[in-house]
Amino acid sequence: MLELRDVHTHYGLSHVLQGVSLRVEPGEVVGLFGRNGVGKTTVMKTIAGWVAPSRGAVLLEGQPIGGLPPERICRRGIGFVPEDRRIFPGLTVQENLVLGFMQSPGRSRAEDRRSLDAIYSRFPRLGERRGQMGTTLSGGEQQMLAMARVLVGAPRLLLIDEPTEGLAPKIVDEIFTLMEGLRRDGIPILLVEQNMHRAIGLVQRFYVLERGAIVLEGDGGNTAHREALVRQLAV
Ligand SMILES: Nc1ncnc2c1ncn2[C@@H]1O[C@H](COP(=O)(O)OP(=O)(O)OP(=O)(O)O)[C@@H](O)[C@H]1O
Repeated sequence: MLELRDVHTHYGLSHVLQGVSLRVEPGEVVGLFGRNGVGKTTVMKTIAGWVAPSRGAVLLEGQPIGGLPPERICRRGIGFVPEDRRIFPGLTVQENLVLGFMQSPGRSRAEDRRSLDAIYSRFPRLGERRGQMGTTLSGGEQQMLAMARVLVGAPRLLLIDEPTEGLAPKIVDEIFTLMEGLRRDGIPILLVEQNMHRAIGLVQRFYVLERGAIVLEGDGGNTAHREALVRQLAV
């Protein structure tokens, strides 16, 4: 469904991604692990169009999308939940969600209504707080809002960057429960998550990134692969 082939990305002269190849198949949740600063967020931003690859191919269902602007990539069905959440100040929860619709123009009001209802049933707390300013929500609720805002656009694939960073354990549980729900619904996800021990129980496959390149690949359900992952990140 999504494939990166030998992707290189630079920030100016800094050569951050140095030949990343990975894939996400339909219905698959794939983890991207690695230490701080190895380029995980840059992988996400390169797929989402926030930065352009300097070499290599980014393919969505076989079609090249590398270097397209973010809004076109979004319209192709890739939803990006960035690490910093980007809740719009001065807008309520519902207004933040309605902005998510703008990524899929041409839908009817009835479709938008159904989509909002579906979101509020998946995220009941957002439904209760729909009239509250988005930026006044707790960190965990803001993370949920960031995820919900992308989901209203009915993405075919989700990129989720560090969704539990800085959140209390109870909220981390809730975010993982939500992601398990998304996995059950068959929404493919590429997930960057520092909480590797937790994430390994969610992902079907994983990659480890080191200094801008993939150094390990494995199955989340395979004990030997999981041990290799722990060893790799402990070095
Ligand atoms: N806009 C930018 N301009 C220049 N360098 C950048 C920029 N963004 C990131 N970098 C650098 O690129 C490298 C990879 O950063 P990136 O954020 O992709 O790593 P990461 O693995 O996601 O790290 P973290 O776990 O800390 O979020 C780092 O050395 C970082 O300092």
